Amino acid sequence: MGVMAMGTMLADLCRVLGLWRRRWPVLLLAVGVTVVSALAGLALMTLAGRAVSHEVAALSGAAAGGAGLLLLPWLRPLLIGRPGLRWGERMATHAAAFRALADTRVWFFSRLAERLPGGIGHGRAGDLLGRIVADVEALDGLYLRALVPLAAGAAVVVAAALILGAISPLLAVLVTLPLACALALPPLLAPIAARAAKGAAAAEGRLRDAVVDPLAGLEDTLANNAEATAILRVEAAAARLTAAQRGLARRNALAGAAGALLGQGALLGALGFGIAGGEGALWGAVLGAFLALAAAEPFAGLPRAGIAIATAGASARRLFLAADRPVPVPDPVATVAAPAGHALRIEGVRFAWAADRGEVFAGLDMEVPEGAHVALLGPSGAGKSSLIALLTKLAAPSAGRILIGGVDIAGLPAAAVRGKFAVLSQDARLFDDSIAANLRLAAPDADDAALFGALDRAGIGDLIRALPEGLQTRCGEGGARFSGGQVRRIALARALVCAAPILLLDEPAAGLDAAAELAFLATLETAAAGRTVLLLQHRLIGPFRPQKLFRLVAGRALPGLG
Ligand SMILES: Nc1ncnc2c1ncn2[C@@H]1O[C@H](COP(=O)(O)OP(=O)(O)OP(=O)(O)O)[C@@H](O)[C@H]1O
Repeated sequence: MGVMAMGTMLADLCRVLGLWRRRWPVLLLAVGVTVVSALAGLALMTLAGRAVSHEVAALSGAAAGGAGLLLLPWLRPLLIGRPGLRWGERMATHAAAFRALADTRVWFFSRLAERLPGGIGHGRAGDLLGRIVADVEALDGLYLRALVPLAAGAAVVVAAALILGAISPLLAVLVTLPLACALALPPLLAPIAARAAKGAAAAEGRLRDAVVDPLAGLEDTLANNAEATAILRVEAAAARLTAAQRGLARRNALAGAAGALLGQGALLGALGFGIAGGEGALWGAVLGAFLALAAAEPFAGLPRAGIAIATAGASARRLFLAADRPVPVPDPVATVAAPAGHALRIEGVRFAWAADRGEVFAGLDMEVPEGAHVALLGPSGAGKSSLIALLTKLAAPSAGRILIGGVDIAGLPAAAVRGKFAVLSQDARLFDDSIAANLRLAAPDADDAALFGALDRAGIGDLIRALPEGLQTRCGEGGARFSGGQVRRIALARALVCAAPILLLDEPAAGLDAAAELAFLATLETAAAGRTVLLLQHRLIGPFRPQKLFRLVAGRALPGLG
């Protein structure tokens, strides 16, 4: 692993710790409990070692018999308290880690929401899901499997060095040096395992994607007899993940063996001290051996800490890559006062989705006076949805201005601008929640009467009343519980219950059959009375009669039917 990559990994891990700042007190408290638990284990073994060495010395006549038994009152509270400390250590560290992870998930979700307002674009849904679930989860390894055991291990090494150093500095070195080397294993191993960890995290993302994509479009997968192809993709992704995990497991095994070797080195150090020092060194050798055994427990998981650091580093990179995309339309630093009115004016707007793509708008001018119903007609791909993106600040024009109530929206926060619009588009989505919850997305304080009022105006109130669970009926994912026309009407009710003064309708009836389309547009004409409406369609049909009409041609709005 290059120095640059190592620097990136360290910076990412430090940033993760920074994200957990709010949880530092509980995280540190839990580390404290673990250190106390490890030291209690050490104290237990020290006392046991002392008792044994007293009795052995008594057997050889070097000390009075029964002295070891005097230590029993000290041993008892440690014997009783240790299991409690072990329990407390587990509970405290896991509870603290879960809180930190929950915060990280909320942080990541809000960063995505800010950065992907136009949808995930070329991103992959399964992979993003993997980042917010598996990658965030892998971060717990940084705390639970690396920092906590390292802190406990360091405390044990220092305490053992002090205890043994009081007997003989040589003994302290012989026993604690191998243990100190074991402490250095994780930071040494992490860079070696980093590439495999990166491969495993990426492979896991690809596997999720291979599973989620065909399942999300299962009807099309089955209708095209494409299960076999989908299964092949899943198999290939699973094989890549297995290969990457095998690479990680190999390094894990190596680290485990190195850890065991160092643990035995500490034990051998104590024995060597005893053998070389003769009878006088017995007490030190027994104590050293007991301490080496006591250290085995906190040190057992230490070799794996290197893999945990590498895995957390790889996952952190994937999270930050997604979370650090630029915000498409950052809110202005200094905002202007929100306008009282809502007349819409578009002046000389130019816009392209990317520098290397053609302009969608090449000097767009149009006006929608307050209370007017205006239609903008354009063929597929002319830029109708792009205009909605500009109006709602999901994208920004490269030149020109958009004014609401005489105020340039560039100086307003996105939330203030979006508060002026209720949008109903051809792919209006219902979420897998109750009808009431779906409507209250637009008006959180609306009571049931207001919801039924909007549903009635959208022409679907009676149908909802007739449902056994009424407003509490769940819609299913994407509104699967209802037909296309019914979904559109519930979505229209959501737009109507919203207090926003301007209705933006983007092909609101597209995809419905001819009769349903006409019926829906008739409902729309009545329901939108009294509101400012901008209707974007490829052709004008049915009863919707705008007061003003524009055609979208070559990125400009031309008045009239032409
Ligand atoms: N989020 C986006 N990112 C990149 N390009 C986009 C995005 N949305 C639209 N485009 C591109 O902008 C151009 C105009 O598309 P837009 O969807 O605005 O047209 P439309 O009139 O709404 O078409 P349709 O009626 O088929 O929905 C197209 O070339 C399209 O590929």
